[in-house]
Amino acid sequence: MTAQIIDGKAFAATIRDKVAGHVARLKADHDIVPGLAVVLVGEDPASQVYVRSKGKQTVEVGMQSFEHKLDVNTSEANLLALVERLNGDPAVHGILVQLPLPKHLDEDLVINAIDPAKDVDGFHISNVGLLSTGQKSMVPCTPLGCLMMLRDFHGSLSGMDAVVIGRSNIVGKPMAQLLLGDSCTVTIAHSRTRDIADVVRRADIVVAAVGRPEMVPGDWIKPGATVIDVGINRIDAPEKGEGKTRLVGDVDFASASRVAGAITPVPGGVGPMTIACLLANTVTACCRANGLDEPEGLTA
Ligand SMILES: Nc1nc(=O)c2c([nH]1)NC[C@@H]1CN(c3ccc(C(=O)N[C@@H](CCC(=O)O)C(=O)O)cc3)C=[N+]21
Repeated sequence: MTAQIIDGKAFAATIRDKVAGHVARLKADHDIVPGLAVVLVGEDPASQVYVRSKGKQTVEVGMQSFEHKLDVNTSEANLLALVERLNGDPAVHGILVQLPLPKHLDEDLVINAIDPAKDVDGFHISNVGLLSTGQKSMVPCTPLGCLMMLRDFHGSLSGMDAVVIGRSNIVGKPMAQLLLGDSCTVTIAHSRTRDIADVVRRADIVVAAVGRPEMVPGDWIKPGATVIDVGINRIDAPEKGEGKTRLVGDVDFASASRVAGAITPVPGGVGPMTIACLLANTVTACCRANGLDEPEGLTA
């Protein structure tokens, strides 16, 4: 059996089209332009690439993009002052502080300083609590993108066995909440899980979000299961030439795609959906801020 490939890149393009449509309507009917502020501290090359890509796509769907770059040695007070300013700026509907932050900055403190209504990452404790109690919230972009792909592929997820591998606040935990919200039976597996292969083998849906290259082999996958690979790991690729690298997921794609019913590739799977959902969350935040109906199909 060869798994069907879930094309996150193509799906993300359809999400961006929907977002662009809503942005155009907000402009035409209400003269409102949604704005997204991205804050980058330091000069990590990978982070710079992501931030540039976010800014470009934000503009492409017709929204305003505000980029704030702070020195790697910036003080916590300085960063908090910027967040406060963005909280009070009516042109800014979404705020994203790129993680990870340099060690001397307290990530929890900074994230929780963001106005929850502008927290398009969905990382503020208020949004975490709202999501876990099934109330309207801002939903973290990566899990939201995964949920959209799963719903698109399966229709209803009700009653399915889902195993999330990884327990991060950014992906694993909110992913589990979303799957529970769609009536899956959810297990969160992690580095201390006993007999993890057997646990994963029970799953109709596997979401791998650990950040370890190709750690999930095909023989952990139940035949026909749907595999969502959140990992984005850059590894050496000497076969491409000296010093070359390539991206791989947390799943061993070659073996897993022979067993799974459907699988997301890396690159071109979850990654593009994450950015598309960031844009979707920004439109949603903008509509809520203005007391307007929010777009359908772009939230959980
Ligand atoms: N506050 C915060 N929110 C984030 O959402 C956030 C963050 N910090 N810090 C860094 C991670 C990483 N991240 C990615 C988004 C898209 C791709 C993506 O589009 N990847 C492409 C490939 C990109 C490439 O070729 O390098 C793909 O998978 O096809 C990757 C990574 C968002 N992050």
